[in-house]
Amino acid sequence: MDHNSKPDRRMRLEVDGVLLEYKHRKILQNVYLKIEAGEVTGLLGRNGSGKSSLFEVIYGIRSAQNSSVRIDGEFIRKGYQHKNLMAYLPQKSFIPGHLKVEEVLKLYQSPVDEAICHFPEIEQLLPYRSNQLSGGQQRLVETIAVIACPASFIILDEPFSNLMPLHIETLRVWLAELKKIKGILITDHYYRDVLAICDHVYLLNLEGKTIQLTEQIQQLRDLGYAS
Ligand SMILES: Nc1ncnc2c1ncn2[C@@H]1O[C@H](COP(=O)(O)OP(=O)(O)OP(=O)(O)O)[C@@H](O)[C@H]1O
Repeated sequence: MDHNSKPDRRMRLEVDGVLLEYKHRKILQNVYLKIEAGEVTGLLGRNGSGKSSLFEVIYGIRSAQNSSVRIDGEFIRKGYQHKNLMAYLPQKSFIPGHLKVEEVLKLYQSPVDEAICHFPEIEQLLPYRSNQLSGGQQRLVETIAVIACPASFIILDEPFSNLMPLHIETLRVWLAELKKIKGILITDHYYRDVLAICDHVYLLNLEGKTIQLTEQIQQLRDLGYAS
């Protein structure tokens, strides 16, 4: 895969009309997100504001009372069924413990040489089972599997959590390369790392509404998200 080539056209994933209630408590309403190939879009918000829920709605694994997810205008109800369109990194670890690292990468069709090129230490981990890795190594492997897979859009729920600072930097560099051919949606409470790589950032407020950030740090302070 040539990551230096530009996408032929800029695919666009749009999300709106989302209504998600848990036990009559509205979590999401008035959401709008746009993710374009060639860009990184960030979503920030306080703990419990509904970021993971929104990602699950987009990927089609959480049913909402209402939602509209479109890629180039075409409705996508079960993103997880379209492996070449969407890949998703959940917040919680998800790889079965018995799978070896090399098997995980193969399952996602993520090129091993590319993984090793960015993270050389992956090479010696290839024969290890997931349950033989440390928490940070596990997170690194699942993040690599998701971002390097052939999907046009990748949705990343807290990819930096659990990684050491050097790996976060390497991941940021790789994501900046990958965005040339993919659309990337990311949330993480390492918000300075998120802001550094994003072309657009949305804030999910406590009313379940997304607001595109213009004065990033000030708006994050106003929400009581960052000091
Ligand atoms: N299955 C569920 N049933 C009921 N309430 C839920 C369910 N899943 C999540 N919630 C609630 O919905 C709200 C949003 O949760 P969500 O995990 O989407 O937030 P988040 O923004 O990703 O939070 P964090 O930053 O802490 O990861 C929380 O108040 C949570 O308790």
